Amino acid sequence: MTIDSWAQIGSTVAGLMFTLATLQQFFPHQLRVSLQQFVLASLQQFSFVQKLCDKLVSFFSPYIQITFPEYSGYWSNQAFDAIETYVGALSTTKASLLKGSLIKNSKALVLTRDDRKVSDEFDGVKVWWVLDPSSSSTSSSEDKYFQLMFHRQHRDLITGPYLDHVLEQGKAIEARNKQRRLYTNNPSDNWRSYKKNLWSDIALENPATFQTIAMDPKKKEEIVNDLVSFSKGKEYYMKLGKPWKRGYLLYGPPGTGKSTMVAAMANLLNYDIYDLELTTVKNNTELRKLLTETSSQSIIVIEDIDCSLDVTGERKKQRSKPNEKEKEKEDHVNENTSKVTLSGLLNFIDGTWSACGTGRIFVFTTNHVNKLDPALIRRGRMDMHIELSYCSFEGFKMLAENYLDLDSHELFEKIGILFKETKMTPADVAENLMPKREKKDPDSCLESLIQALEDAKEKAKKEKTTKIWKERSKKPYASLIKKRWLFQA
Ligand SMILES: Nc1ncnc2c1ncn2[C@@H]1O[C@H](COP(=O)(O)OP(=O)(O)OP(=O)(O)O)[C@@H](O)[C@H]1O
Ligand SMILES: [Mg+2]
Repeated sequence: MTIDSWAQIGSTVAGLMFTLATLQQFFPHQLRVSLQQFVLASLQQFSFVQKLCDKLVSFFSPYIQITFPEYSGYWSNQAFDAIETYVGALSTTKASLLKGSLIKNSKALVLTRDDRKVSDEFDGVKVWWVLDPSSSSTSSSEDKYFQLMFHRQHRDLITGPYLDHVLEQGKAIEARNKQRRLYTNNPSDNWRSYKKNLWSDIALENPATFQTIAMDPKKKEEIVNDLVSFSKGKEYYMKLGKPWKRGYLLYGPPGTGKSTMVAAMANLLNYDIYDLELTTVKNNTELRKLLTETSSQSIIVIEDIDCSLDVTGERKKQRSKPNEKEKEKEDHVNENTSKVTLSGLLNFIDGTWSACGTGRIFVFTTNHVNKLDPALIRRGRMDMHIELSYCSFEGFKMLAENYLDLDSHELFEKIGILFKETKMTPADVAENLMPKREKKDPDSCLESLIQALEDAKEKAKKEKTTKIWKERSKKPYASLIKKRWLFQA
């Protein structure tokens, strides 16, 4: 007898009991009381008989059942969540009964099957998933569980590779549906002991992708490959005995796309971003606490690292003794600024604590790479150094395609010459290419860019002349030469 047959018998008996209980209101009081006692006793006996039969069936049945409860003790069972996602997604395209939900942290409406029993096939072997037959959508969530049924002869295949496949796929679907979050650290005065609110978060809505970043295509491909192989390299790192983490240093002038690239990294790998504001972290202990509260497979970014901390190479040089006034000013600043030290930060990146969560990416951005202490950016800590620089003609073409859907234009030649003669950041180029009116007008956008490039060229020329004059006038004999020249004239 199959499990389905038992379920049918159960529902028939329950139906009979219910009918009897409804009819009893038409009977005299005495008869009603006896009937109620009879119904209760029968139900109790039935559940006992059913349990006994279940045991007998499972003893003789060729099928094996595995149960996955939603909670294991006080903790939610992560296997249940992954299974729920996997089973829900099983052939949603074929099913006629679907359920749509917009759950917390999901970026779009998620469609899942609404069947209670779903079959699946793995390596030609059929299995069945049943959401706890006795629970209903109104019952308390603690009661929920999934049952997996399969034939005894496939025990090894199903309990091994199949379940691994289910968990892996379920987690991958969860990650795909998850809305990425952008976290920022709260000042420690606002941390409450009963609630872990070290970080505040909002949905990460930045749509930046590597396709829209203007930079050398070869370099871009190298970065994308590096990121993807890192994200898939868990086993490889384990084999090497190295913590699964990687550091990227992004440097270059303002407006060259450093922050944009961080968002593109998160969008590529589906990782959350933790934007760490170091100046509000009081000391190394707080820094460590913040680290332990970040999730695995996330990006921890420290923007403008040179401004956040005294991490310049100059830090060890002896300074002249400050006078009283300077000392007072310094004390006041010290009271309010971070006491995070360089060694604290190095520990944060590659100390034992950083290995507590895995798959972490550390990103530092700076406008002044030369000011940073070499220890902070050495390979192994910041594994990849990425320079983002002024826009090249190739970069401009990428931006023109993104902003104006243009891959060629008669003004491109003139723009190409101007890019050889002057420098402009991708942010400025993008600003000029942005259509000023509702309707895209490529001609006026390109002309405005040409004007901006010519202005920048003129400005650079003037600055160069002023600089030369300043340097010349600094030389002690400059005025002498000038006088002699006047005298000769
Ligand atoms: N390489 C680029 N490709 C495409 N767009 C870019 C690029 N660089 C900058 N932009 C545009 O300019 C804007 C500012 O760029 P972003 O904030 O990433 O610069 P940044 O290098 O982080 O500057 P800062 O050093 O001041 O923080 C972005 O919104 C983006 O639209
Ligand atoms: Mg930035």
